[in-house]
Amino acid sequence: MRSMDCRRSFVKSCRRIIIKVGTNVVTRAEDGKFALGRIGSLCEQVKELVESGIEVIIVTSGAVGMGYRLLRHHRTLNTSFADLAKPESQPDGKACAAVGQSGLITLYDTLFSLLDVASSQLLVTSRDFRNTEFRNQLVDTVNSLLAMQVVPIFNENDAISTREESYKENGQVFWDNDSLAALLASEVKADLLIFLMDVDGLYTMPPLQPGSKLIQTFMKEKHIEEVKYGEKSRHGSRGGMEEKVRIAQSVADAGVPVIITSGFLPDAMKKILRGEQIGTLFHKETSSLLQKVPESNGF
Ligand SMILES: Nc1ncnc2c1ncn2[C@@H]1O[C@H](COP(=O)(O)OP(=O)(O)O)[C@@H](O)[C@H]1O
Ligand SMILES: N[C@@H](CCC(=O)OP(=O)(O)O)C(=O)O
Repeated sequence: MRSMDCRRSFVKSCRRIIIKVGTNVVTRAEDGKFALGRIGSLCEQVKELVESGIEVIIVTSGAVGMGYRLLRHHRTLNTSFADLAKPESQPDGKACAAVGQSGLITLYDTLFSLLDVASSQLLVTSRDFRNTEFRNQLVDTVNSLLAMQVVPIFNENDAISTREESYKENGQVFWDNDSLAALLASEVKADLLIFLMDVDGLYTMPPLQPGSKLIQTFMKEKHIEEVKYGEKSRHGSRGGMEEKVRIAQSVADAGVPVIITSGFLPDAMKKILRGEQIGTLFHKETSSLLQKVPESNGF
């Protein structure tokens, strides 16, 4: 087993974490079907975390992908999967999300039930966050669920959300699941936000370019200028990697550390919470990380 990296030792004091799972993690690249092994492994890890006393919130994508497959099965959709995220394809994308969300949550619910873990579904739109009462209610509900060791599973309620209604506060905009996860991190006062995607973390250049190197700890001053971004992933979020980095840095600046890593890596969450140096860490005070003496979360 790899030893703990001292810059990651703060994870030992993390009690409440948010895990954001991208479409590329929950679906298979070859045919867009659910990646049962990966989702199963995620659920198994979450079970272990919950049993060790860590509160886990999941933000999962995948409804559009699931709905697309189901609708293709029943009738021919003219839109290609890659085009569903484009504005002109929105009606199809939204219809797909409405069809796919029940299958997505059923899958999580079934897997968690088999593991004796209780889970719950929360669908939100950016409009909901504009209302203080709603936000307070949401936080209360999440706190109640977590107190009962229930895993809240969030997704954007794509069927009825519109981009024009994006919620903005403190520079945060909610318009996809990356930004929803970021918003939740501050609303529910998470100790750590983990983004699971299809690459190991942030690289100095697009990962497949020769000479590209994984950045273990993002240093704003150094890396903001240095990093080069490439194409978005297969059916990745609206913003792509550059936007993910901007979101991660703003969440970290607000005091919640962020780790972006691969959802394909076995035991990624367990490794992160053991302090292993996987993925890319965004932290407000990168220089002070070496001196921190953590209390253990017992994991
Ligand atoms: N500098 C970079 N470092 C890492 N990944 C990058 C970089 N530039 C572009 N990418 C691409 O960003 C993709 C992940 O971002 P994104 O599409 O937003 O993920 P998600 O699946 O979470 O929506 C990866 O598939 C990767 O190929
Ligand atoms: N809400 C959509 C996913 C939107 C989104 O942010 O996708 P992704 O970039 O794959 O995390 C769905 O469930 O398919």
